[in-house]
Amino acid sequence: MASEPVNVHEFRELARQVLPKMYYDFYTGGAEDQHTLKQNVDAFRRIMLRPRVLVDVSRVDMSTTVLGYKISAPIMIAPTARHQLAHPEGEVATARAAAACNTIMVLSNISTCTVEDVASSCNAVRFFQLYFFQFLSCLLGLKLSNGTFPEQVYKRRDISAQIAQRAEKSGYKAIILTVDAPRLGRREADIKNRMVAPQLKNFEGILSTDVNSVSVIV
Ligand SMILES: Cc1cc2nc3c(=O)[nH]c(=O)nc-3n(C[C@H](O)[C@H](O)[C@H](O)COP(=O)(O)O)c2cc1C
Repeated sequence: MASEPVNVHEFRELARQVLPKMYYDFYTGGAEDQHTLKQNVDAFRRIMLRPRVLVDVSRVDMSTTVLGYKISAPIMIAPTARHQLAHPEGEVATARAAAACNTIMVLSNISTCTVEDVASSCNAVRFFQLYFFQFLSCLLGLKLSNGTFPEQVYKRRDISAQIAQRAEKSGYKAIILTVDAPRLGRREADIKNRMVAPQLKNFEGILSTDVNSVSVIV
């Protein structure tokens, strides 16, 4: 791309040009026939902003509060996994960007930087995301096509508790609970690409993983 990207579509195109296909597909793809993904995009298109006219715009203030924390505009960073697939600095860089914009980043449970590294990267309000059901077996770099779902990981809520406690100790202000993902969607591009992702840092020392199995070592 000749010039700096100016909107999200141009960032997407830039990503397509520079990322390995497997990772680009991971970020951009949805599950099955991607109906939900398309509907989400359409839903955003249907939102209209109604401008108010003949009002004083010399000082525009879009700030608001979330759980009592002030942010510069009603825009936050949703939890998204594995930022290091896009850049070696991963979630640490995203956290700095959130801090610079004076907004809140929600760090994904399955981040590629640790909760502690992200917390110490800059001073900002941060939330931490947890899954209600642990389906880690699908997320820890397994071949997504095998569909295995080892019980011992699914049932180990103490693993979630450990990580939540680390987040609390590192100053995260809230736990965001994801309840709509009891297991991973059937992401066809990831299956075709035989998606393999790096070790998830928050689980180092807790879970050991390889391509075909997950074992709990605590
Ligand atoms: C690449 C990618 C990774 C994601 N990872 C997570 C995650 O780790 N945890 C989570 O709760 N949601 C995750 N999500 C879901 C997002 O937080 C968000 O709910 C979803 O993108 C819909 O929001 P949108 O309509 O603003 O895109 C992920 C979404 C994408 C696109």
